[in-house]
Amino acid sequence: MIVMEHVTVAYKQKKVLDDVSLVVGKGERCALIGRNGAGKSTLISSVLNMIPIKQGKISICGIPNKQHQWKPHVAYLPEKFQLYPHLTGEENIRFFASLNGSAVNEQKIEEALKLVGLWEERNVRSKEYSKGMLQRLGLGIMLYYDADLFILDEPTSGLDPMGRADILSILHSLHGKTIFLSSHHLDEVKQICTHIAYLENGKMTKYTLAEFEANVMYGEERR
Ligand SMILES: Nc1ncnc2c1ncn2[C@@H]1O[C@H](COP(=O)(O)OP(=O)(O)OP(=O)(O)O)[C@@H](O)[C@H]1O
Repeated sequence: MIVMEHVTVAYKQKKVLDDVSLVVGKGERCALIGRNGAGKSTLISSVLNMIPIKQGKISICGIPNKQHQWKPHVAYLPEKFQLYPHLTGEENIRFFASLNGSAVNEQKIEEALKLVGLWEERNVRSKEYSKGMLQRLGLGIMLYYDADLFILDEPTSGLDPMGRADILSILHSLHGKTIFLSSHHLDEVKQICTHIAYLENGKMTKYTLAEFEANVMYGEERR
């Protein structure tokens, strides 16, 4: 679903991604892990063609990311996203659902709200939602789009353990989706991910979860 080949990204002289190659296959739940400032957001932005790459190439669903045809296949939840505080949860989903120009599917809105556990609170203005509820609403908007590939930048950032568990359990319940998410929380991603893409000093290594636990995780925790 995502193929990065020898990608280098630099801000002025500072190389953040250095000859990074990565394949995220269909159906994988792959966590992008790295310390603060390792380049996780940079990598996600480069995949989505939001920042230029210096070298290499990237494709999504077999389509070069510089083209636009991959967009219907991808739902993206940025680390910081903007909802409309005066609209209710349901109205927010309806608003975002209307943006691609096609008729809004009320059944899908209901399904998305139920999946993220906000059906009861659908008529509450989102300014009254907790951080965890807002994050679930963001996820609900992604779910409405019914994309094949979900890309999430630190979806559990700033949430308490219960809020984090909610998000992870929703992601875990999605069958047949490919998920690529960045996180600081090794213990969390261990619960739901099949693969780990580990970014350190600009270099990428991809592991299965078992390989990561055997080779990296316990060493990391000892540091
Ligand atoms: N627009 C920018 N201009 C210059 N430097 C930048 C820019 N964006 C990010 N950087 C630098 O690139 C490096 C990687 O940043 P990035 O935000 O991609 O890391 P991250 O792994 O997502 O960090 P965090 O875990 O703290 O969110 C950091 O040193 C950051 O200061």
